[in-house]
Amino acid sequence: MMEGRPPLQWSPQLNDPTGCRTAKPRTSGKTMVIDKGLGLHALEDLLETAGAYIDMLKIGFGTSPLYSTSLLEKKIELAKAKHITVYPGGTFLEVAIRQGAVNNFFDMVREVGFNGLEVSDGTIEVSRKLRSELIVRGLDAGLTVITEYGKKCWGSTIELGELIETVNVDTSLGAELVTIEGRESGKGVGIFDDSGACKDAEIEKVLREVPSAGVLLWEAPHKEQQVHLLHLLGTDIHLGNILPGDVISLEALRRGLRSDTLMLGKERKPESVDSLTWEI
Ligand SMILES: C=C(OP(=O)(O)O)C(=O)O
Ligand SMILES: O=S([O-])[O-]
Repeated sequence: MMEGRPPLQWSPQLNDPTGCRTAKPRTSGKTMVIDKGLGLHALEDLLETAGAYIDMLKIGFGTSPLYSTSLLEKKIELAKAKHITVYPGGTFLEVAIRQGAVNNFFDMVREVGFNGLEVSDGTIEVSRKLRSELIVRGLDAGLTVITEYGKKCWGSTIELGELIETVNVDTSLGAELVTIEGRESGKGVGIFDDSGACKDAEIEKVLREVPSAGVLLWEAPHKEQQVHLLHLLGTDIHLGNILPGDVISLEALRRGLRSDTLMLGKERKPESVDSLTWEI
């Protein structure tokens, strides 16, 4: 949108037929973007274009130390200026745990200015005690803490009892959201089968049994998965591992501005279409 010009005049009902989209800070319908190596200009461009629709930015896995420190700091600053929670991938913390460098990790998080933290055990085993300590340490450092449930190995499944316990304990400690592992591949883990199709029975089990399913952040990198989850769970679910180039099209899906979701939500009343004024 050009600076200083009003937004397109258009029926809000058409822009948001479900009436669920709110401005930031949102409590529902958050979008988490996975950044696998955006340059500064690419990120600037993304934030200018789609920043209003991005709630969290994950600097994926252990990519943070591969940037020059000043460039990483600038990326984080840009995201924070758009009121985005920006955090290093949980795998990076897992690397630090494995290397006995958790203190160094937290120093780095503070020095470069991250305002969020992901605590996961996707690759290594992390005891409940250590997981809890990491969550509390993150909160004490003033960070928004997001945890993750699920293993990254091919064929990993969701153990309901374990998930419920994880959600209960993590959130009672103060974690804001619990991510459901989907990797950036979206295949062969958790709720996705080997071809990336959603395992509905698993998802429905989670919804039935997890008392506070609103805290779940579903990693769903592919459009078909996003559409499927929006249909199944509603357009205001939290979605993660969205690719930078897909943010606007996901927002269009959430708002029913795309064929796949146009019929979702309130029945379209013919009058609302009749009431449009076409300037010719
Ligand atoms: C990017 C990461 O994870 P995921 O595979 O869950 O996206 C990560 O753990 O750093
Ligand atoms: O950490 S990962 O997803 O390679």
